[in-house]
Amino acid sequence: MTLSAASVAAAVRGRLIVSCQAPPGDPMRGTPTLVALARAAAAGGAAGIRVNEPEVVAAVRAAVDLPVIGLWKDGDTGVYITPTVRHALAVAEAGAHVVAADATGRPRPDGGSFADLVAAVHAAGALVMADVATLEEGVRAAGQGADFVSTTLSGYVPGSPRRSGPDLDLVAALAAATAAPVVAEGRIGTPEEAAAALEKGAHSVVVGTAITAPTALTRRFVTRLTRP
Ligand SMILES: CC(=O)N[C@H](C=O)[C@@H](O)[C@H](O)[C@H](O)COP(=O)(O)O
Repeated sequence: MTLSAASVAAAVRGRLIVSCQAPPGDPMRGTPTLVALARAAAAGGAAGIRVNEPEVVAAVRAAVDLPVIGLWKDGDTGVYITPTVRHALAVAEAGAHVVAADATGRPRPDGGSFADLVAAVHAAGALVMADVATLEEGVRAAGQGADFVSTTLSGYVPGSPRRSGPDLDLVAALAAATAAPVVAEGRIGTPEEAAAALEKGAHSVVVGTAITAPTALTRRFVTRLTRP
């Protein structure tokens, strides 16, 4: 079912979206496991779910009655979050209400533009979340028709320093500069940081690792306990 930008925005306003993903090789990577994580997030009160790959998008759509933000990661360097129109349409066809895609302005592997991707996804009846690293990228993406702008890529592209916590300065700057709903995403580790993001002007907050990544969370404890 297609949802309007206004209805998705209303559903997630001031609320939590849980990213249920696992990196290649991780024991949590597998559709049934990721669906279970999404169901747990829904049971805990999440307002939306963010998931990777068309197969997982379709399975989560069938299992959870919440807006689904889908993406398709291809590789882990350059433009890898839903890099081409082909990836974006596969995610939309799998049932994502919103397709998240890199909007950093770097060259895309199909030579297309973010604006092309937005047009194709809208024609397919889905919405677009622009994953950006900077204020300029977010403003441009909103001007190109993105329905949501997310700080996903702050700290993950060349020239964008990675903070230990979320980039709340970018959240605030985007919220002041664009009419598109701004999503705070990336390294939000505590409920307090999630609340702070809303106070800075975020429309909604995405949390992944701190909720759905036991391998990474275990490693944090193990690293701290390792004697020098
Ligand atoms: C940079 C990148 O590829 N981010 C990805 C985007 O979908 C995911 O790997 C993150 O887990 C997600 O953004 C949520 O962030 P965090 O796990 O820090 O709460």
